Amino acid sequence: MAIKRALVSVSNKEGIVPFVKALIEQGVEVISTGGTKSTLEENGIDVIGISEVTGFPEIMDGRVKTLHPNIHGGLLAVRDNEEHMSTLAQHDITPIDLVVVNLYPFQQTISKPDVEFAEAIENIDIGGPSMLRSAAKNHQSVTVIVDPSDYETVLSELSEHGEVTSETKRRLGAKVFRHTAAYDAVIAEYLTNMTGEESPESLTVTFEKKQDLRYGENPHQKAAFYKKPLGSVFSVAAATQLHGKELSYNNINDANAALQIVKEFTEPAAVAVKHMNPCGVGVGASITEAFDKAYAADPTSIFGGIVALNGEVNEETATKLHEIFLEIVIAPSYSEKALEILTSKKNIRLLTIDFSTAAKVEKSLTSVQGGLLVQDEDTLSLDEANVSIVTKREPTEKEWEDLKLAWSVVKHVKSNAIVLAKDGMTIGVGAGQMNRVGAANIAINQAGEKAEGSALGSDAFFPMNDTVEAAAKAGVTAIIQPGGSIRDEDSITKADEYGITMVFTGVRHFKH
Ligand SMILES: NC(=O)c1ncn([C@@H]2O[C@H](COP(=O)(O)O)[C@@H](O)[C@H]2O)c1NC=O
Repeated sequence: MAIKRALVSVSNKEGIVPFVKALIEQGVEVISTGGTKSTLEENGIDVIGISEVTGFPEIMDGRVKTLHPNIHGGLLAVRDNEEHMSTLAQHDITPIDLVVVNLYPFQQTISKPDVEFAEAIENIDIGGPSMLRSAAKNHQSVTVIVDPSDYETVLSELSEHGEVTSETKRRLGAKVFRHTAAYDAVIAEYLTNMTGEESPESLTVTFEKKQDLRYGENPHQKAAFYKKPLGSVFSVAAATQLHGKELSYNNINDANAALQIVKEFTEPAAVAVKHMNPCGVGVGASITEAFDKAYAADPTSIFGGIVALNGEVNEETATKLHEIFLEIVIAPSYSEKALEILTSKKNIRLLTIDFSTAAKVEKSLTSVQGGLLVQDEDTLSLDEANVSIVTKREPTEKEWEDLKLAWSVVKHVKSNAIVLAKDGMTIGVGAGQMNRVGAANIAINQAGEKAEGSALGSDAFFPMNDTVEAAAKAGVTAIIQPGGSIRDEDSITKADEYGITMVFTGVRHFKH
């Protein structure tokens, strides 16, 4: 079916002039709304004004301009339905075969700092999505373009076949419904955030494709990376890659885990992650010292890992990072010399990230077969005023420091989780075990002799006193755990027996 009449109404005017020129050269009659018409006329293109078609002026600051039966009748009439076509004739409505519309920039508007509510509301497009949806519903007859990158395809099909193919019309129609659904999802999120409704009856989230990935968790799995349109700046999705190979699916997951851990710390900190668990965390007076500790925590596991640091990477740290094989380094910035050193390896991925928004929280979404689990992020930090020391002995100042580190890290280790910490670094991490003492044994084993005088953090309570026993035998002197087991007394007695100090936080940090 040839295109005889088109309606063009665009906010993003990129590419519209040459496109409409080409349509007119092919004999297409073009109708246009106010601003679009002015742009075209300024470029020497004569078009039919929308009011000539509707017989009505554009009113209420453009709130109503194309919402008219002369437009929607022309878009929705099924061309091989005799009744539809005679209705058009009866009301003197001309069919519209091509709709070119892109919408008021709602997302860009609300992304501006200090945007006024009234401005946001005025940027909710009503007439545009209505035309897009009418045309997309009737895509067997009508061609609909919402994305300027499709102008070229339509023009080349028109010049090649004299019409747009059915496949293209269907593809463009589907694209429109994705586009209007995403557009509405952003509006819904903006208004829902204002009303503060928790867990509404339906969740309309939308994501934009950031990149196709070479593969998923394994090479036989197809994958892509999508980002939230209004998402957090402190995220892998918003990070800038300065150097190295494209991020892989597993890289993104691991980098995300590293970021969640490093944001726990205000002092210089370095976090090494393998398979989404921290293998080494160090804090110190400088980034170099923090990294030295993160490395010393587990020099074996860091190989092929991801390192996140919360301060600028300087030459000294870069030299050390350069000596080991790492997949990714993430930091707020790199000194010039550091970049020179690190970029001498072709493949290492270097990312920068804006730490100023690290405190911003988002809901966490986890997909399960057939559904989605939504929860608040686990942002609870240790509330020192509300812990209880349940043993006879209180922690020393040094033990407190180690306990705090163990607690900050164990929260990010897959459950059941046990972390041993000493002197500003982790020395043993037991992750993802099906029983708690199993996780403790792994952490203790890894720490070896270093366990002497260390602190142990547990993400959940001790169901029995066996973890305390194992810790005591390894030389652990301080324990931090939520408490709350019916057998807490057994663990407390055991700790007292060995002169261990034990702190109950009253807070559990499972991570599955
Ligand atoms: N109100 C209407 O009937 C209406 N019809 C089209 N629009 C939008 O107006 C914009 C184009 O306006 P102009 O051509 O005046 O610059 C497009 O983004 C289009 O989606 C409308 N605006 C908002 O709803």
